[in-house]
Amino acid sequence: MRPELSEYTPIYSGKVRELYEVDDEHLLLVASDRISAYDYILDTPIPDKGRVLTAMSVFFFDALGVPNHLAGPADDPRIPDAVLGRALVTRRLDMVPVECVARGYLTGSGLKEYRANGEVCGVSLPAGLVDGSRIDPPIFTPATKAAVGDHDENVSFERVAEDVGIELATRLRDLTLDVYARGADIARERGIILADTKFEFGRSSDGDLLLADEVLTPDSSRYWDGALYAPGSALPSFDKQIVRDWLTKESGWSTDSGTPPPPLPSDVVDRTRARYIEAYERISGLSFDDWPGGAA
Ligand SMILES: C[C@H](c1ccccc1)n1cc(-c2ncnc(N)c2C#N)cn1
Repeated sequence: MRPELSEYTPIYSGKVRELYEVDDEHLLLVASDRISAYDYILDTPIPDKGRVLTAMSVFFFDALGVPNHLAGPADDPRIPDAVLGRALVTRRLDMVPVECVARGYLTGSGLKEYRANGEVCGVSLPAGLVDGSRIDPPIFTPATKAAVGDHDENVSFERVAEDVGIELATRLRDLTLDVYARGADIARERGIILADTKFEFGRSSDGDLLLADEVLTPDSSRYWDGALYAPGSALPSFDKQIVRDWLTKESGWSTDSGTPPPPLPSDVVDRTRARYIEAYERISGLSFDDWPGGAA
């Protein structure tokens, strides 16, 4: 008999995820089916998005072989039926207040910084790079956690060292770049580009530094279809481009309208769900049909 979600104390509610207290030592990380686009949480959920992203985290936690915060399997008996398949039991850690970002390609906020001053988070890059240019070797571009609704602030390695000490900053950088490289290799072998990603780390009561949060999901990473990739041209998001294109090209809504996006039509929802499942099955080599939870 599984517990009810209402038996757990909610301790954090984010745009697309929630965190609950299971007991003194354990948390429940819950991924919702909510999807964000253009800094809005859309009214229309994507069925199974939470389960697919949870499945991707579990695949990578296993494939990467890095010490992490997972405290049980995807069907752990402490997981309520209502969130089975889109929730994980984890160890409660003392989280390191740094968004540990690795970039193997130049885009987004990194590109904006580069265009302004030729560097990203204090790391100088060669001249002449464009949107989507490869950054080789990949770089550590940390950020401080923003308040809910704000964007994280990119900071230098030196700033991280000031905040958490040079030893831990160095470990965070090395771990971030190592885990990114492993994830990028796995994705690349399946024809998918992992352009960048964000990790979070925490310390256990034993003092161990563990990989936490979600790992290498489309919500914490930029994934591009390798077959469509060309630096300097459009870089469609593997998972969100269908939604973005419908919103900006077909719905009549515009990003500068100052109004929330309209609800999504069912075909956009269905195609987006299929893209998330495709990303998981291509990268993991596993069938999503075998993942716990879902329609009874
Ligand atoms: C923002 C993020 C979050 C993730 C998932 C859902 C809602 C929020 N978060 C994670 C912790 C956290 N705290 C203590 N121990 C842990 N193992 C974790 C983790 N992961 C704190 N914040």
